[in-house]
Amino acid sequence: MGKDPKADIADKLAQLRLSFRGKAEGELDQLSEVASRITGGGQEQRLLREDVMSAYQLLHRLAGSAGTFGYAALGAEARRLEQRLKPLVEKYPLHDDASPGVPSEEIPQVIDTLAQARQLRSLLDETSVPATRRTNDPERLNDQYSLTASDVHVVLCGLSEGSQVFLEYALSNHGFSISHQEVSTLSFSGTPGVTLVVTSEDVLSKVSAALDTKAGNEDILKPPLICIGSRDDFKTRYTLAESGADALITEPVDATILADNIERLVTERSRTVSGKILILDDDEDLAGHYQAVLEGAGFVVRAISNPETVLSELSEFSPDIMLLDVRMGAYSGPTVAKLVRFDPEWVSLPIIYLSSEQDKQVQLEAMAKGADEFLTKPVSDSYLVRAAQIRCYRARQLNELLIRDSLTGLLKHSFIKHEVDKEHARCRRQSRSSVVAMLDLDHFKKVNDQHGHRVGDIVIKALANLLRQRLRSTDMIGRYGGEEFAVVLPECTVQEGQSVLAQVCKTFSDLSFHNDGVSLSVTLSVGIAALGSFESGSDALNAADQALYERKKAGRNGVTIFQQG
Ligand SMILES: Nc1nc2c(ncn2[C@@H]2O[C@H](COP(=O)(O)OP(=O)(O)OP(=O)(O)O)[C@@H](O)[C@H]2O)c(=O)[nH]1
Repeated sequence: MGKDPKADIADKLAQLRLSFRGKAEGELDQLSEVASRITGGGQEQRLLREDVMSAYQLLHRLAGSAGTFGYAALGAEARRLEQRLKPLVEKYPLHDDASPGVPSEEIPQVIDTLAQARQLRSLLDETSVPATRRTNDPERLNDQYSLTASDVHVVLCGLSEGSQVFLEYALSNHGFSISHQEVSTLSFSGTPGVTLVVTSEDVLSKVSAALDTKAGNEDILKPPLICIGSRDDFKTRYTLAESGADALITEPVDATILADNIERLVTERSRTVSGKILILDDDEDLAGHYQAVLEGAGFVVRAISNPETVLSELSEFSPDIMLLDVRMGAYSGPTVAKLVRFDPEWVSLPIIYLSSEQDKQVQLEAMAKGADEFLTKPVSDSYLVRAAQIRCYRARQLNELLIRDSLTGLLKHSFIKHEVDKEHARCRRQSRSSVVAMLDLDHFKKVNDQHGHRVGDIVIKALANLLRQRLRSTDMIGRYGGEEFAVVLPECTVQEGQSVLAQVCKTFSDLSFHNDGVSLSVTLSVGIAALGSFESGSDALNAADQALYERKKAGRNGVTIFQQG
């Protein structure tokens, strides 16, 4: 049996801390040697300049990294001493042989600073518990952030009995798992997947406060809160938003609109938490630490230490964001950011600097060269995760706008066609069986004509949500045309595909939509074909379309498999 990934991350973090400690001991030895040489006096000016510079750099590195590995006191003290040497390093161009170098009246201050630096060693033993212990724990990070959109649990809380019964029935039809809870004993930890709470406006602030307390105490994310209310105007919305609501559904509740809001909040939350991150930092331990923490939070991470490989890594890994160190030996992070932006593909790649640089002016200049944010080392694990989540979320949102249909959130026509072609190629290469399906709403023109376009849109969204709920995360779903959808089911026989989609047809026909006191239901026709049996993806799509046409002729509401004629 493979090792538990959480334990793996914990082991990795512990090893990195050990490695940091070993290196820090070596660096403190170097600092001591520098201190002895300068204190001994009589140094040639060039050597003195080099020694002051290397003491400054050693302190700078410790200041930026110690806190990350749990040595917060060491990091803070190194930062204080680094700041004492900084004016000297800046005032006299210590790299420049022509400069007069460190004047003798400054030497006592250097000696005093380095004498204090000798005390840093004791701080290596003083603390070994990371300051951000709670969120540093990969188990907790996993609990908080590794969410799957397919596992949605809805808690009904503080609703009237009638609403509860109605919502339980209607939402379970949409595939959600439901429970009832009292405001006073509200509990959501330990539930796998995503939890959402649906409550009424009367108890909203109480429920929100209870969730805040619970989330704070247990260091977990507060679940999204949906309010069922009687009015919808600016003032009502403002009050509800202020009291903690994430969405408002007005009575009488349309279960499809509620399900759509649940879907939106779940998708938002799960998108916030995932993404691909490239880390470029020449300090391999630090990069390894960031990698372990971010992986523990559900990101896919690649860490590299050589700036020269950045372009090939970018095109191979295709990250959502990049974390970039500012100083990497002979290379500067801001210049690397600039050269990355030469390539149109990476113009909008979010870049976040991770640096020990505290000077706001320097940070601003670095950002002007092409970064979006500046995190000052040491960065707490929780802050790093949050910053990465926000940036990844925005990057993904932009990407989503490009590839996804705005009404349903499904892949747009050309992107689902591309997925069909890709899966067709895989079927041919690996001789695996996969299925392509075309789905079309029945008599949809009538729905629009009799109930209006708004209701028509709700029906289209309901089908999109149902497909997301019922299909696997590896299946691909697209809006092929107005009321026509295309689906790719990888590694699936036509019989299995028929059975899954017949279930979808059945569930969809059981959904009931409400409009002005009138309820309606809509059915769905599906045609499917085995992808690998055709010369191309387009041929397979045409075959599925033909099967769909046969289904329409045979009475709609069901699935027909393509038969070679
Ligand atoms: N509300 C809404 N309607 C749409 C959208 N896109 C397409 N439609 C409507 O979908 C209807 C499709 O009608 P038809 O192609 O005649 O087919 P149908 O009425 O579903 O009949 P069958 O497919 O034969 O069962 C048209 O009235 C379109 O206006 C959309 O985004 N929203």
